[in-house]
Amino acid sequence: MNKMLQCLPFNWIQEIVNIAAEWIVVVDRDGKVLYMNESYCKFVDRDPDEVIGMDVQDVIENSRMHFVAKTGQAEVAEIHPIKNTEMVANRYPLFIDNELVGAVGTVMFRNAQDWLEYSKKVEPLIEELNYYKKRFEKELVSKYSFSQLIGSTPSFHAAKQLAEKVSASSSAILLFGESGTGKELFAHAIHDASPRRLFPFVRVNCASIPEHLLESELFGYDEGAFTGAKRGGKKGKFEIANRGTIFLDEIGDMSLNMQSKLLRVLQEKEIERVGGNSPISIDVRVIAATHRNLEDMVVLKEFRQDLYYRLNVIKVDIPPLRERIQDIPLIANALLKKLERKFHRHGIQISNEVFQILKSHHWPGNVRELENVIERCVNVLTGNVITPEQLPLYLYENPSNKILLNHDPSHYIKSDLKLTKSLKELIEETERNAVIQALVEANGNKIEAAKLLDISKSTFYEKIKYYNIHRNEIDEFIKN
Ligand SMILES: Nc1ncnc2c1ncn2[C@@H]1O[C@H](COP(=O)(O)OP(=O)(O)OP(=O)(O)O)[C@@H](O)[C@H]1O
Repeated sequence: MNKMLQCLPFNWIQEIVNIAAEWIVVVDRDGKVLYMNESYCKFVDRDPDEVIGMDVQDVIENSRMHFVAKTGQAEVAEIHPIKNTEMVANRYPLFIDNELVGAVGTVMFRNAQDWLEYSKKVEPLIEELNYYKKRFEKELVSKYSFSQLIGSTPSFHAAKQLAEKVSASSSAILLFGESGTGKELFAHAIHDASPRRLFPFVRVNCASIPEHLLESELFGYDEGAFTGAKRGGKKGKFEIANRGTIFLDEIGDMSLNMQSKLLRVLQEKEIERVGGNSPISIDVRVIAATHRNLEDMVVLKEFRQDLYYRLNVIKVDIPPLRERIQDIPLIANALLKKLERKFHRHGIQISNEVFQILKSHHWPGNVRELENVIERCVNVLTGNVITPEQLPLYLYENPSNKILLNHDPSHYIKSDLKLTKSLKELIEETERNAVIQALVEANGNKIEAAKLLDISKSTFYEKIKYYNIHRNEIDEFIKN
């Protein structure tokens, strides 16, 4: 026996037991009462001396102490109906020198009132917990599944099928597509279809977080890491996403310095908080997305080749909307349904004329742009059918749309359009000319030319490569 306990007078020990467990009963292996404190005896209207040696079931109504003394299995926080009330009881097997000798029972709450008092204190904590749970569910779970990815064009269908197929694995995925093509939607759907779906989905927009904050945002920091660091430190997105998925959006905008740090994390599968000195193991699936041509960026030394290979294990190419014109009615109707719910409307239809206009636009903003157009239409619509009048002017007044609307041949003749070319060809021709003109104006200086067109250096290089524009072609123009 503990020496310290031996020093205590017996009546002290008795009182301490009474305080520690307001009501307590001890039985032997046969369920006979060995000890029951005064207050418990009082509650069951028995004399303490009288109960010793009695079967516990004869002393305490609905007792299960004799079971616990036999099975050795504890029963914790069990509701115990007694004397027209319900108390909450704990029953523990009593092992002495590894041998089951009986059981000890205590009462946590003696009646509903006790429980009520306690729950009053617990209630705000539960409420707070629910609040965080809801926030967690809202922010850290996938919001879309594959069934919400609309489109049946072969190229889109192939992208969707590939993404669905690789959902179950833990390999890195690179989503490539123009802005608004649905890269984030794909990332959500992949997480939702993966075994990680019960764990967090964490999105990080690498382009929107300032370079000096990105490291602590991704990997967290320890207390005192820098001035203004929170007490106790802060978890980074990788730690939050543990066992789940991290979606690194706009990965092409990450600085080379951060790319090295990210590569290390992907290789080592552990992170180190800023200001911390012990690595933390993490199990996170990475989905990265970009609208930029990473292969070209690698050539230009703007993106690390080793990181590119790490992220590019599975590449999913999401086609732009202009390359899947056949999907427009399907997507437009699905978006319309979504917006009807948002604006509490129903029965809205899109006229055929509008579908024609939508199909003829080149959609630089892709599905996001289409969503905005439909939302505008729903907002300004008074009846139930969307007609060209509700479309934004830039679509309505687009010369190519006017041709579709206005079948007067004189209008066609007045317009500059040559219908021998497709819309895509016309756009590309204009874009190529703009790149050449910018280069001529900037005297061949590519950085200056990119500035003139208000696009990034790497996008400008992509265009030069895409349109096969050669230095001597520009020199010719400059000379003239
Ligand atoms: N196939 C689709 N079916 C239905 N809705 C879509 C589809 N693709 C995109 N959307 C919708 O278009 C909008 C833009 O999609 P999302 O944000 O996923 O694009 P993104 O490629 O990630 O864009 P960014 O690169 O600008 O971040 C979202 O509101 C999304 O719901």
